[in-house]
Parts: sequence; C-alpha cells; structure tokens
Amino acid sequence: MGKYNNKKTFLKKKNNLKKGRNIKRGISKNVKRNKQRTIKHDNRDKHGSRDKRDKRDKRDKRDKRDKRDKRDKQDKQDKRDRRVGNNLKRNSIKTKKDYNMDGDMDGDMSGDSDGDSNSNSTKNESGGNRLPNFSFIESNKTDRKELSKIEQDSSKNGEKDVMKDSGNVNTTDNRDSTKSKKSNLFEGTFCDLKEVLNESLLNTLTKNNFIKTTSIQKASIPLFFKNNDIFIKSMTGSGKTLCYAIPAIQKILNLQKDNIKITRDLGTFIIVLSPTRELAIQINNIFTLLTRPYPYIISSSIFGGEKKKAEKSKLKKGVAILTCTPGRLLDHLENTHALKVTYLKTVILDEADKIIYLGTQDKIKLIYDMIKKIKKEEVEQLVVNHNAHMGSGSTDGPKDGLTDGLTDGLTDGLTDGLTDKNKKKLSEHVSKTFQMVFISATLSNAVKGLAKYCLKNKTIWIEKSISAVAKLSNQNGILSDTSITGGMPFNGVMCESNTRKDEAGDNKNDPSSYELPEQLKQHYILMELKDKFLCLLYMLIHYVKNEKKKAVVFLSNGKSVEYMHLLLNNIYWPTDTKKGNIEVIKKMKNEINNVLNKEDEKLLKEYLVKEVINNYKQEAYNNNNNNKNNKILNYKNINIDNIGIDDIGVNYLDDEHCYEEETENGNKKKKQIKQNNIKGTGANSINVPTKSANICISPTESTELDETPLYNIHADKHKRIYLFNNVPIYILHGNLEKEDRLGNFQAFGKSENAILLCTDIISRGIHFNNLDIVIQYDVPNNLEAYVHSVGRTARLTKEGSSYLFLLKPELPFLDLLKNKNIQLKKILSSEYLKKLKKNYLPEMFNSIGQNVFNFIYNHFIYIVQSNELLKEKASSAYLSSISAYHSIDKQLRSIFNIKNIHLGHFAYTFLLESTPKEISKYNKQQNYLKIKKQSTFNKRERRFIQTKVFKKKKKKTIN
Ligand SMILES: Nc1ncnc2c1ncn2[C@@H]1O[C@H](COP(=O)(O)OP(=O)(O)OP(=O)(O)O)[C@@H](O)[C@H]1O
Repeated sequence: MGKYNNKKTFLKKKNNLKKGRNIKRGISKNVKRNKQRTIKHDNRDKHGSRDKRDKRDKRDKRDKRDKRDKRDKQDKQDKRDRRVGNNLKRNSIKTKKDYNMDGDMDGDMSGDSDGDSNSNSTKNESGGNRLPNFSFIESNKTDRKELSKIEQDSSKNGEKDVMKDSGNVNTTDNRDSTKSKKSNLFEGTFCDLKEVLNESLLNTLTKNNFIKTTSIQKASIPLFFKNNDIFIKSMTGSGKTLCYAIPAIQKILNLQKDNIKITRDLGTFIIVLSPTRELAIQINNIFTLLTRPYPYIISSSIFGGEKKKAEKSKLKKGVAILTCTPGRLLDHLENTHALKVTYLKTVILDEADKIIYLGTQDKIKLIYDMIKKIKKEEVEQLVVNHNAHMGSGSTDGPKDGLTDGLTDGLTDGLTDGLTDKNKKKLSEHVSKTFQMVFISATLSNAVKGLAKYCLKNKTIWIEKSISAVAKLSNQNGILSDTSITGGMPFNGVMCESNTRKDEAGDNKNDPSSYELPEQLKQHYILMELKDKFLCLLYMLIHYVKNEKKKAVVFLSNGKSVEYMHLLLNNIYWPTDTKKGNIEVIKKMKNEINNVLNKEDEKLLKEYLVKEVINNYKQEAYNNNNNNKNNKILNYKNINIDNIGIDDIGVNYLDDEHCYEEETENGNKKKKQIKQNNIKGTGANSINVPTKSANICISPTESTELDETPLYNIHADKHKRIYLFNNVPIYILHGNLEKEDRLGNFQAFGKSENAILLCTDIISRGIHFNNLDIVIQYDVPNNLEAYVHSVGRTARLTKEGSSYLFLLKPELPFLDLLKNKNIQLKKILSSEYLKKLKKNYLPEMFNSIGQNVFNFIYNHFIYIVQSNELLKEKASSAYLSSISAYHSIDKQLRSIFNIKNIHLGHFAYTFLLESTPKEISKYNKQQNYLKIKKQSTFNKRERRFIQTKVFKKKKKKTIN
C-alpha cells in the first residue's frame, strides 16, 4: 500500500485497473467475435446467402434455449421427486411403526421385509418407480433405525425367510396371500401370557426368537394350567409342540414359586409320548432348548432300539421331562422301579391318532393304567412316610422338605392324619391324578375310544377351525377363530364332560374337516404307469438339481426306499443315440415281441437271439482272423480280454459258435463256453451289441462268464452324465440301522438342497427347515397320512408345494379329500415329460424324435438289469410295494386297489421288464429247453429222455 498515498487514490487506481482489465477482456471478446465473423463470412461464401445464415443462427439459438429450459425443468422435477419420495418413505415408516406398536405385525410383515430386503418392492410400495435409490440414504437416522428394528423383528419371527421365499416365487400375489395367511396364523405375543408364564421363561422364549404366538398357542397355553384334560386339533406346522412344551416347563418352574427346590430325585413331571423316535428326538430338542437356563430341569428321550441299561440309569438319576415311544415307556413302567411319577403333572400324546392307529391303543390304555397305579402308590407312600416322620417327632420333613404342610388338597383320604395348616401348596403338586393331553392335526372319531378311556377330567376341546363356526371368546375375552369348548364337539354334537353321545363311526362318517396351511400348493399328477418314474426324475431334476430346492419323496415301504436310493445314485443318461442303433433296436424288439405271441415263442426267440449274436460273433471272428496269433478279441476298439466279470452284459452263446471257437482257440475255451451256456439261467432277453457297442436292446441276466464277453457295458463310462451327481440323497425307513437313521435325519435337516427318500415314519410331526417340496410317489395309506405328509412343507408361514401321483382309477381319492376341505390342482404327466424333453434331456437326444422316452426307458431298464444288486432290489421293492397295498385303510381299498393295476406295467415302474414271477417262471422253462436241446445231440441222452425218471424231472421243472 505504500505506493499509494491514501485510501481514495488506492481505490481509484484499483477501479481503473479493473476497468482496464474489462476493456482488455472486451477487446479480446471483440477479436474473438471478429474472428468468428470472418469464419462465418468465409462460410457464407460456402453456404449461401445471408438470410439463410440468419435463419440458421436463430434456429441454433432456439435450440439452445429449448435445451436449457428442458434441463431446468428436469432439475426442478428431480428435486420435487426427491422431496415426495422422502415424504412417502417417511409415511411408510410411520405406518410400519404403527403396526408394530399395535402388535399386529403379521399383516404388515410382507411389506416390511420386501421394503427393506428387496429394493424393487420398496419402489412399488412407496410411491412408484421414480423414487431414486438415494432417498433412503437421505432419510433421517431415526427412520433408518426404525426400519432396521422392524426388519429385525420380522427376521426374529422367521418371516424374513418367507419373504425371501416368496420373492423367489416372483409374483406379488404370492406375497399378498402369505400376508393374509400370516395374519391368520399369528395372534398376539408371548408377553400377553404374562399371567401364566414367568419372566425368565418369557426371556428364554424371546432369546430363541419365539416372540409372537400362533393362535393355537395363544388359546391353549393358559388352559394347561387348569386341571382339565385337553384335546388339541390344529393344522400341521401351526406350532403345537410349543403349545404343550411351554406350559410343561412353566408347571415345573411353578414349584419354585412355592419354595420347593427342584431336584432330580423328584422324578418325572412331564411325559410326552411320540409315535416315532425321530419325533421323540425333535420334541426333546425343543425341551432341551427351552430348559437351557434351568440346569436342574433335565429333559431326555428314550425309545426302542437304545440300550435299556443306559436308559435305566438315566431314569434312576431322575428325568423331569421324559419323551418316549409308547413301547419303551411301557417296558420301563413294568421293569424300571427307578421311574418315579409321584409329581407327574401331565401326560401328552403327540400325534395321538397315529399312536392309536399304530395299533397301540391297548398299550396306551395299559400305560395310562400303570402310571395311574404307580402314581397312587407313590403318593400314598409319601403320605405314610410323612406321617411316620411327624409321629416320630422329627422336625425335618421327608425329602427336601417337600411335604411341609402336606394335607388339604390331597384327595381320597390321602390327607387323613395330616394336621398341619397351610398345606395347600404342596397338595397342588402332589396329587393322584394327572392331566392328559391329546394332540394332532387330524384328531378324528378314531381317537374316541381311547379318549373316552383316558380323558376323565372335564376335557377341553381346542380346535383351530377354518370356518370359525363357533367363535368363542377365550380366557382373555379376545375373540378368536379358535374354538374352545368344555366337553367334546364330536360330529357337531356338544358333549358333556366325560360322556360322549356320538360313539359310532369311523373316519368315513367323520364330518370333521382337516385344515392345511393355505400357502401350501397341493397338486396331483395324473399319470400313466409308464410315465411315473420319468415324471419323478423330471421333478427331482427340475426342483432339486436345477432350482436347488429341498424335497422329500414318500414311498410305501423300506425296500422301495433302498432301491430308489441305489437307482438314483446310479442312473445316467444314455451316452450314444445314433439313430441307426435305435432303429435296429426297435426292429429287433418288434420281431421278438411278435414272435413272443406265438406258441413256439421261446424257441423262435432263441433263434432270433442266436442270429444276432452270431452276426456279431462272425464279425468279431473275422476281425480276429486277421491276426490269428493274437488271442485278444477286439470289437470296435474295445479290448474284450481286458473286461472283468462284472463288466459283462451278455451271456447268451450258442453251441455252434462254441464249436467254432474250439477249433480256433483250443478245447479249454469250448469247455468254458459250454459251461456258461449251461450255467446261464436262461436269459429272458439279450443285450445286442450294436455298432457303437454300448446300446442295449433289452435287459439280460448277467452270469459268471469268465471270458469272451461280447461287449463292455462300461466302455462309455467316461461319457456318462450321472443325473444326481452333486445332489445329496438321504434315506429314512424303519429297518435302517439306528445310527444311519439318526445320521440321515440330522444331515437332511441341516442341508439346504437335498432329496430325502423315506417311508411314512417321518410323515408325522417332523419339522425340516426350509423343506420346499413333498412328493407322494406311492399312494398314502389313509387320508390322515396324506394330510400329515404334505404338512411337512409350508410350515408356519413358509411356502411349499406337494405332489401326489395318481392313476385314473384312483381319482375318487380326490373326492374324499374334497369332503375334508382339501383341494388339489391337476398336472398331467405328459406335461412333465414335455418339459423334461425340452429342458433337461441332452441335446443329442433331439435326433431320436418321438421315441425318445422309450429309448431312455430301455436304457434305464438296461442299467438295472446289468447290475445284480439293483436288479435284486428292484424285485424286492416291487414285491413289497404290492404287499403295501394290503395295508391301505379299508376306506381306501376300493380306490387304491392293486387288482386294478396291470402287474406288468407296475413292474415297469421299477424298471423291471417283466414281473419277478414271470422271470423265475421263464428261467425254469429255459432250463427245460436246454436239457431238451442237448438231448438232440446225444444218443445216450436221447434214450435217457425216454425214461420215466426224465419225464418226471421234466414235469417237475415245468411246474
Ligand atoms: N410362536 C412361534 N414363533 C416362531 N416359530 C414358531 C412358533 N411356534 C412354533 N414355531 C416353529 O414352527 C415350526 C413348526 O412347529 P411344530 O413342529 O410345533 O408344528 P406342529 O403344529 O406340531 O406341526 P405338526 O402337526 O406337523 O406336528 C417349528 O420349527 C417351531 O419351532
């Protein structure tokens, strides 16, 4: 500043400088403009007149202006959108919050979850697709907190998964439907049950993500604390286990309230009966989970197949909650004195109708009687002991001070002689009676006999009804669609306590309907027997292999389970589909089949078979002739001598050929071949070595042929595509080793993508996480079996699908289901086959045309027939499946009748070309033919044939 004398001059100078700069800038602008002008001027010469140039300039200006306006508008619009978006988002959060506070999260949950986990749905919900992504980021912190809280809540209830599932299914309809179902299933929270459940138990429930109660839980849990017997019927997957598990634990905890120390020597408080060991394990797991904070409450399961000694010592130490199968409990009641039931409070029959259906009705009666008797004796003994103590002046009460003040509440003279006041508390715990609870999704009239015998204490019937005909208010005065009644409404008749007016009728006349989760999509596959196996393949490939789902396949018997397991693990697509081969096969088959219809079928068939083999042998022989010294027989680059016994698929050799081989290869060979010929059990069909050396015409019986096989069935091994290569397949059936049974059960439970092949042993009560699909490959034994089997999926609020295979004559089964309010959607087996062809068959099969399935079927049959173990298992599975028809309920026998089924076709579903009976009959005939044929070559034998001995032998063989 020193350069300038005062401020004024400084400012003046500064302004002048600025002006100068502006002038300079103006000059440079003008220079630029002039330059442009000169360019334009030059251009003018190029582009034409001045008018045109002006017009162009104007147009340019207009365009520029328009563009600017547009941009401004867009900016404004964006700003407005962002504002609207935020508001909507905030509103939606508000709504969610409101629902949350109302405790009515069910209806809202789908929206929540979608909103947070799936950005697309957020857009739809919160005001249209224009909502930019950053709107959520811009929303304030509290909003985000609330959102995440809601998200957490939903995930706690296991509903987040549901959303994920429904998201997969893709339509909004699904989401909507789930929404309504969830609101049906859940009602209130466990906190609403504060009056009956103590805080620590509520905390335990919360810790284990049990927050909201299903309506059946809400309705039934408080009733367990009364002295009534209870009958609960509610659909599969509605949480019936917790209905009794929670009050059971609470009842034991209530002892503490009355200052009673819970120790193991108090014996058993709760007994749960389960029809299967798997269910017993599952129930015990729930108890173990919920009793974790209470180490003094021991829960354990005992069931058949385990070592009794270990169980005895367990019982001796004391088990508070005992889950067991009926047989094993009876055993312990009879033989294990250590099983103490003095303080027994409740006996629960889970899947009560199944326990009865198993034919254990008498067992249950016996169990009931024995428990009652033992309990009475033990209580009486307790009183006697107590009296003795009182009499002897002892100040200590018997065991743990339990009988301090024992009197008033004890009935039937138990309190005689006891004078202490304040005895009510313990008397509540020591009583000669106990509560009986029957539970199932399908309690029907069949249970009545047993119920009458066991349910004596003013039974309460709790039923979650679909139509909610009788909407009664429950204890809290809240209206629900769960009906709770004193007495038992059988066949719509309200019965007085302990008496039942309606005694008659089996299931057939039982008008009660069965409820299944609405989100369960039930289907039946109307099939022809020939399509059955391929349809199953399609479903397993499509749903499990491709869509990575988890599926259970129900079969009628253990043998079928074993067979299907081996089959699925060994099945592969044909590796060669040259049309020529298929045509040869078809032609040969037709010829043979035609011949089979004639009287002399066996001989002619044999002739044809020989011809085919001879042709092949001739070819092999010619090849070999070129190199006589080389003993190796080559056919189409397959080194036949290297083939092992197991690899051999052909056993049918003729005598003529045998002779030829003798001259070429020596006596030894002839002998061997002849032996084989005799040994051969008489193949009912043959493998035809074709040009590709790995196509079969029909199955063959493999034999112990040592040498000279015709072709190697494993030649294509490297090309094979095994259908279920990377899919774990588990099995479960009653005859499985117990370690395998348990191991498979647990492994399948944990897996995300697997197949379980099983009998109905897991159809009841078992809960597998994320089970998507249930396939009933064999028909169910009764209506209840259907209901429970499909009920393994779509549990709680999850989605699921079921598929039942039915033949046309079996369709009346659908009417029976309809009577029970169950409706199924139809799928034609041909649809599945089309999809199989279109989506999953290797491309090379396109050349085959319409016969592709015949071709594949023949290939599968060949796989079975070329594997001794598979063949044996196929036969026994076939036979067991036929016998399984005899164990079908009377009511269904006219519908599922084996007499209506063509046994040959039935065998075909097991990939057997003929029934095992036919095979063995045919084998006998073949043996006879061989003897006959031999006789034509030998004079001595021919004479022998004339003898009575041979004639007798012949008769025997034929018969
Ligand atoms: N209130 C609840 N909140 C969250 N999960 C629950 C609740 N109640 C039950 N569940 C879960 O739902 C699943 C199904 O319950 P559960 O096995 O008791 O059904 P169920 O009615 O006995 O079925 P089924 O008739 O087939 O035996 C289980 O995994 C259970 O842990």
